[in-house]
Amino acid sequence: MQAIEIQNVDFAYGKELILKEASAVIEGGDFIALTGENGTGKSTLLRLLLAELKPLRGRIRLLGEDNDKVIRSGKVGYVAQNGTYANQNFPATVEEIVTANLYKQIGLFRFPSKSHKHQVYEALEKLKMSEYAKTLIGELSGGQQQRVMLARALVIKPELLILDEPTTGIDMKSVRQLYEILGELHKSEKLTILMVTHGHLEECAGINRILQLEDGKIGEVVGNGVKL
Ligand SMILES: Nc1ncnc2c1ncn2[C@@H]1O[C@H](COP(=O)(O)OP(=O)(O)OP(=O)(O)O)[C@@H](O)[C@H]1O
Repeated sequence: MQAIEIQNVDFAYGKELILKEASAVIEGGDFIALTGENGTGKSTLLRLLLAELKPLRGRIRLLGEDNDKVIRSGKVGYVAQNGTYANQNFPATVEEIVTANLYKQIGLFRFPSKSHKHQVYEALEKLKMSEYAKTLIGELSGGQQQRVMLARALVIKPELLILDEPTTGIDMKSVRQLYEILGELHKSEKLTILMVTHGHLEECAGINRILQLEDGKIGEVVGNGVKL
């Protein structure tokens, strides 16, 4: 099944179009890196996929359905740029942060059940972070915080995982660890992954296609060039 279909999408914040008839198809099971110069619109494209923004023209489908419907159903995991809690005295533990993403299942004013807790620890285990469950997020290193944010995205058991520059601000050892974990998840859980990233692609063995955003269009990196 096609995991992502972007069909002739135009988008502008003001007058100038950032995306111009942008199109791409990502198959289920793909592990895609999306690259492009600063300011070309990569984060904007992700916000369109996540139905936070609406295209001026064109259509976006995820997992075979209109994207806003799929987003509401919780089949898409998302790791935002710059781990939201980084460098803050955020008064929440790792366990609380991961559990918070289960709010749709738990209900806003109810307590997590045993099975919710099990889901949380399972996700933390995958990221080798369960021993830090009771630690405040602000006490962790950047790389560890990023693994917590990944566990948070995975706790809902998504079919599609979208990451916005997950390696920003973390050291090379943590970049390798993160890429290794993503490669394992892609293989063992058949997770479709779309990752916006600037560099170190050679460190990420699991990636099978590289897309590039250029002049408002999505091209494919083939060899040393980009095919639009
Ligand atoms: N909310 C907004 N309102 C107006 N313009 C915006 C808004 N968000 C982004 N832009 C502009 O849209 C363009 C694309 O921004 P976007 O953040 O999507 O690019 P990007 O490729 O993700 O950049 P980077 O690699 O630096 O993260 C930029 O010129 C940016 O200044």
